[in-house]
Amino acid sequence: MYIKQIELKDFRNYKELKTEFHPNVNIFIGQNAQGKTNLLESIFLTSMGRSFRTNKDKDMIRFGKEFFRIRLVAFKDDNDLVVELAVNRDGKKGIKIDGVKAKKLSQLFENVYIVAFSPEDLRIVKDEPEKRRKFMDRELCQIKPSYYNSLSQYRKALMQRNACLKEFYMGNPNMTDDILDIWDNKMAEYGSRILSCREEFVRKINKISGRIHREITNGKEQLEVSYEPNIKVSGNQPALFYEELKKNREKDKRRGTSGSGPHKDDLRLQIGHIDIRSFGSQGQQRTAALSLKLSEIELIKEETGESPVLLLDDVLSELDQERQNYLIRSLEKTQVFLTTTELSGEAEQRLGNIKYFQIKDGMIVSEKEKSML
Ligand SMILES: Nc1ncnc2c1ncn2[C@@H]1O[C@H](COP(=O)(O)OP(=O)(O)OP(=O)(O)O)[C@@H](O)[C@H]1O
Repeated sequence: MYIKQIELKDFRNYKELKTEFHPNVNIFIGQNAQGKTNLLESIFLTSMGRSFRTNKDKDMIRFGKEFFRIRLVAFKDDNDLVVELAVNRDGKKGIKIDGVKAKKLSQLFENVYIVAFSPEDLRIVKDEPEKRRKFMDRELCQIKPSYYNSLSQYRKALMQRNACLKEFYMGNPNMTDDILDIWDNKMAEYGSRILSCREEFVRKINKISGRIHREITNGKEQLEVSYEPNIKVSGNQPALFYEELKKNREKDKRRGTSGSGPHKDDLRLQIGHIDIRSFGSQGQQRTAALSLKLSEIELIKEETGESPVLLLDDVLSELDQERQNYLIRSLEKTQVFLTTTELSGEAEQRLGNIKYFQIKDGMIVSEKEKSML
C-alpha cells in the first residue's frame, strides 16, 4: 500500500494543494514554519481521524476560513482507495471512504496504516506513563478497530464515575452507591477489554522489539517490554475487574476521583534488571524508543499484511549515524515521508528512490526526483 496523491483545501497554511507522491521516499524540505509538518499532519489525519499534535480539530482550519478538506488517494490491493475528511468551524467532522459516508471514526483505521515518528517519540521511554499508554492505544486502534470503541466507552464511563465521586467528595446526600455501581459496571466491561488487548499487544511488541533492539546494539543489550496494568487482573474478566474497582471505592470517594483502572497503566522497559524508564542512559532510552517505533511497523505488517506508511518528522537529525543507518535499512518496501530543513546528503544517499518537495509558505514551490538532481 502507498499514498499516491493528496489534495488540501484551507488546511493549516495551505490554501490549495494537489500533489503526487513517490511510492518510496518523499522528502519535504524547507525553512522553519513553512508547512512541512502540516503536510505530514494532513496525511496522518486521514489515517487516524485526528492530529498527532492537537486535540482541537478547528485549529487546523486555515485562519479566517470556515472549513478544511483533505482528499487522499492511496493505492491498495491493486485499486485506488479515496479517503476524504472535512472539518468545519462548529467542529463537525465528515469522512468519506471511496465516496461512501463513514458513520464512525474507527472506519478510517483500517484503510491507510500509519506510523508517525517525531523527536518527541524518542522520549517515550523516560516521559510520563501517559505517553506509553498513547503508544499502545494508537497502535491498537489500527490493528484492532474495535479497541477504539472500548477506549471511548471506557473514557465516558470514567468521566461519569468521576463526576459521581466528586459529588460524594462534596458531601451531596443525593449521591448513592447504586448510581456509582452503574459506572463501575461499565468501567469493568470496557476496562477489562482494554486490559486484555493491551496484554496481548505488549506480548507481541516485546518479541519484536527485543529482536530489533538486539540488532541495533549488535547483541549487547536485551530489551524487555512488559505490561504494568494498574488493575492486576489477567485477560478479559469484567467480574474480577469490578471487584478490584469496588475494593478501591471508599478511597476513591474520599479523593473524589478514580485512582485505579487502565487510565493508570504503564509499560515497563528493562535492560537486564534495570528499569530504563528511570535508570537508563539517554542513549539506552533513545535506542529503546527507536526499537519500539520500528516494532510498530513490524507488528502492523504481521497483523494486517500491509506495510504501513512511515512519517518521520525531523527525526533523522536526532539520531546518530549508527541508529540512522539501522532506521534507513528497515525502510525497504515502506513508503516514507520525511521533513527536513536541509539536505544532509549522506543519509539521503542511502535512502533509495526519492522525490523532493521544496515547501515555502504553504506551497510546494518545486518538486524533483533524485535521478534528476
Ligand atoms: N490554522 C492555521 N492557519 C494558517 N496557518 C497556520 C495554521 N496553523 C499553523 N499555521 C502556520 O503553519 C506554519 C507552521 O507549519 P509547520 O508546523 O508545518 O512548520 P514546519 O515547516 O514543519 O517547520 P519546522 O521545521 O519549524 O518544524 C506556521 O507559519 C503557522 O503560522
